[in-house]
Amino acid sequence: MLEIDQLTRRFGDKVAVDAVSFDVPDGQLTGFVGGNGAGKTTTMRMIMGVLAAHGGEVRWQGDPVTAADRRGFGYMPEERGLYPKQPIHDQLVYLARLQGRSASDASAAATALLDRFDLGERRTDKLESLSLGNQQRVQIAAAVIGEPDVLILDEPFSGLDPAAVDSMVEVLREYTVRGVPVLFSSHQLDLVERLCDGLVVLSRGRVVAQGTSEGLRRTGTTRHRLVVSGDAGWVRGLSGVTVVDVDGPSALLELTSATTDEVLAEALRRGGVRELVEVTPSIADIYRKVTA
Ligand SMILES: Nc1ncnc2c1ncn2[C@@H]1O[C@H](COP(=O)(O)OP(=O)(O)OP(=O)(O)O)[C@@H](O)[C@H]1O
Repeated sequence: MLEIDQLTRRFGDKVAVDAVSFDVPDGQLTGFVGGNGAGKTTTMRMIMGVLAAHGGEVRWQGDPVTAADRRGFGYMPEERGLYPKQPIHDQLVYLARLQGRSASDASAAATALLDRFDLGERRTDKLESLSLGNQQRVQIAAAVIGEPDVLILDEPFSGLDPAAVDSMVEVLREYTVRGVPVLFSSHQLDLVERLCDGLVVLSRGRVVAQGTSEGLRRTGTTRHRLVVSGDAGWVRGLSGVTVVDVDGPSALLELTSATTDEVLAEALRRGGVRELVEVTPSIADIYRKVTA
């Protein structure tokens, strides 16, 4: 398990990352979400040791992380870092050689990985000649070429279409299945909700929520959607109910003290009821609440 404990980083007077703590458990895909400037990239850079922390520590398997541990971490930096004008196979071989592999071993590993990513036929192509989706795949390949113990990926899905996201996730799942902890940042909440085993929400340099999608959703307020035959404006006069929204026949309600039976009885008294359902909050709702 990777443990982030009270990590702190300032830039001048600004505290960009403020005593941030969370775990990235083995074999889990952990999503790291937060708005622009929340501190995700700065946190990831400190995890990787490319930026010094001003406080706190990172632990790997219970001990403070060392430079040797970090050589076993696969990293996809925000600024990417591969050379646009170099053939992709050569770049992967170079990275594998940096990990201490022999030339033939490195070449075999690069070939196998490109084949796995359906890029075998493009192996001699320059990175810049590939589509954005394929470039991202090569960036992921670069992060995993060293058979990493941990994966830290900064916005790996940005700019990808849904099919490319799915194939990328399939690859990441291969690593979580082997027990590798994977941390990735994203602005795409729907994606994080769908993919992640756990998520950490950062706002202005602080962790404002963390847990499983399911657990976080349970912390939100459950609402009810009522759809009636006529206009639902009358719900504004109901006691024990907070009206979140009314749109023609449809109303979104929070039942503060009224029961669903009471709301249903009143709706039936006023005409037909088409629907009365419980609406659990989405991760986007929770996110808006905790970052407000
Ligand atoms: N090298 C730096 N010098 C000065 N300020 C910096 C530096 N790097 C980051 N910051 C500031 O630290 C804060 C956190 O930035 P960071 O890039 O970590 O956020 P982020 O969550 O990754 O944002 P985004 O989603 O936009 O990439 C921001 O206010 C940013 O301007």
